[in-house]
Amino acid sequence: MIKIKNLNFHYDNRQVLHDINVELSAGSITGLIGPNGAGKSTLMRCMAGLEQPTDGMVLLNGTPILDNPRKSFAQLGYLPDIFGLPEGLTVVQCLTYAAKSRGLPDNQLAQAVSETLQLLGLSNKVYEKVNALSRGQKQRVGIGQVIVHQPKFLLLDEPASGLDPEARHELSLLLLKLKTQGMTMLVSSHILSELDEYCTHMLVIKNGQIQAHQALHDEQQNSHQTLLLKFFRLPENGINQIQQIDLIKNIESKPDGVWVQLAQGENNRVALIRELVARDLPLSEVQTVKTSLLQSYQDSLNIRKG
Ligand SMILES: Nc1ncnc2c1ncn2[C@@H]1O[C@H](COP(=O)(O)OP(=O)(O)OP(=O)(O)O)[C@@H](O)[C@H]1O
Repeated sequence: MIKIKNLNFHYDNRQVLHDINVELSAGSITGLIGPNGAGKSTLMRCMAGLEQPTDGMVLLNGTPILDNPRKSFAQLGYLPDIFGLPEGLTVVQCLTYAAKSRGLPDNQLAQAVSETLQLLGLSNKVYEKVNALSRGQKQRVGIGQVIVHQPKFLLLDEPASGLDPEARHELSLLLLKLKTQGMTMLVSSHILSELDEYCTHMLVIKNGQIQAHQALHDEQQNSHQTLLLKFFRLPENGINQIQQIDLIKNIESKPDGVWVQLAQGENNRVALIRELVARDLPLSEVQTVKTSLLQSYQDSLNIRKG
């Protein structure tokens, strides 16, 4: 688990992070979101042990990251938003060098490198010089360099930049795969639909302050659930009839069906379906509508404004 405790950070006299307190639970993927200049990269650099906070600290499984940097770095992978690859080295040399520098023992190097090449779809580029690779392929080598030592914690600063749509989708699948291996991840991006594909949590930062930190797609988080009801030929007074059901808090008729909001709970869904059937309405489908990350992000900013 990564914990950030009372962290403040200044560049010279300017404070850019204000009293950050956050805990990322083991095995979660957290999307780090916020406007340009909010402090996302700075926070990641602090979490990677590359910046010394003005005060406060970052703990990895209870140990302050800067107490034993070598041990911490062995457990961490950090991909900055802009990174360079050692020109002139081949892909396999790059990954071997990265694994060695993170303390992986010599007898584990070959296997770790070969697994990473496979995971990233780079097995056919093993002996190519990195400067001859495309932007997307370089990005993959960059990601490979920070996962080759199988860290427990992974910090990725805009990892999808420069990737084409297919490669972005592959990145989503890769992160989900790493999650199944137990990795805890923090990923920053401005493309919320992408984060929505794999994030379990979102962390919103603005002006160096945490605005929200919450689980996504978690029924327990919201007091209401949204359902999309589909009917086979709803009668003219159908919407009126549905409106009269006490359970319903909001109702909206859209081309794809009737959207309703009601209090959380499976029992309420069952009760609603009973009421609809009792009114002889030709219900053909009930879909649970998940709140998108974009919606949660906008809600978090509105809540702070309100
Ligand atoms: N090396 C630096 N020296 C001085 N100020 C800096 C430095 N790096 C960043 N800043 C300032 O710190 C603030 C936070 O920057 P940071 O790069 O962390 O934001 P960000 O949320 O990652 O932005 P973006 O989405 O644009 O990448 C900004 O106001 C920026 O100008």
